[in-house]
Amino acid sequence: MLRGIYVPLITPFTAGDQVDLEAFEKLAHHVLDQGASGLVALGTTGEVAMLTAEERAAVIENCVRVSGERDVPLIVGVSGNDTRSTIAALRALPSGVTAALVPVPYFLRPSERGVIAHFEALAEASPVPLVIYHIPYRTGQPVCAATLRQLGAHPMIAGVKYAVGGVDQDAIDLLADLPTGFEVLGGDDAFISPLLALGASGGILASAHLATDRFVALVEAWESGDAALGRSLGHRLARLSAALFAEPNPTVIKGVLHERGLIPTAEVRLPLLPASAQSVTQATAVLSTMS
Ligand SMILES: O=C(O)C1=N[C@H](C(=O)O)C[C@H](O)C1
Repeated sequence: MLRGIYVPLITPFTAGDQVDLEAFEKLAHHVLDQGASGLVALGTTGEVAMLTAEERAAVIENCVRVSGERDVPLIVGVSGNDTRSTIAALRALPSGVTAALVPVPYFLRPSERGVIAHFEALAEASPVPLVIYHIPYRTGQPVCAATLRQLGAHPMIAGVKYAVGGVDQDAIDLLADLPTGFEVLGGDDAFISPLLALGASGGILASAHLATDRFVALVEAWESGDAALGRSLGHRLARLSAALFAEPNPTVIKGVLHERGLIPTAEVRLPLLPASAQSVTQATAVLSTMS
């Protein structure tokens, strides 16, 4: 299931600060037309923290419809840093959701044994398989390869979105010996190519709103063993990702999508601020070298 490029969709806003569901749906179809394997709703990139409960429900409903029409998987972000409320949120997911992307409990800094107990309890209760979101520079919680391997042996834990800000020893250890049925998806855009080279099966990448077909080609190159193509595409896409992440995600991506006429405004919600014109121009310039 977890193979290829998943796009964690941004949430477009109208000039009046409403969620623009029409633009959202068009964007979802656009990235799927370009070869994305699936969609991710309510990621960090979707500004989930700034959406109301009603807006979140509308986004999920929209994604369920599009992914159903296109017969592609839909992963929904479920955040929470305590076990009971996260179980309740998982149980409230509507049908049509393929898997839930659940961060390692953040801010609290439980022990790794606590992290294992947390995910095992979620996995026992969840109606859909889980993808662990490991992003220690946001959560503050380290998780080693042995812990991920232990969790990956659970039949309801399908994979990990691996985003440690680089390629570390744990990534190498984990990818060298993956539990059956457990996949690694890269979640740090700039490091996707080396992670694929090590055996990751794809990525959840905000950058893939742009040059989606190039990211898809990158996955296919490493999968088919075409290292020369994988390297050259990887180098160019890493430059694109660096430009798209020059300011807090998803501000530059929204600026470029707006400039290309794919969304009605580049608006973001506080505490994010719109990207500078300079960052948007720079990212657009890098993007124009990609075709
Ligand atoms: O929302 C996501 O999923 C992603 N969020 C990351 C972040 O904002 O740090 C970036 C990644 O591309 C996907």
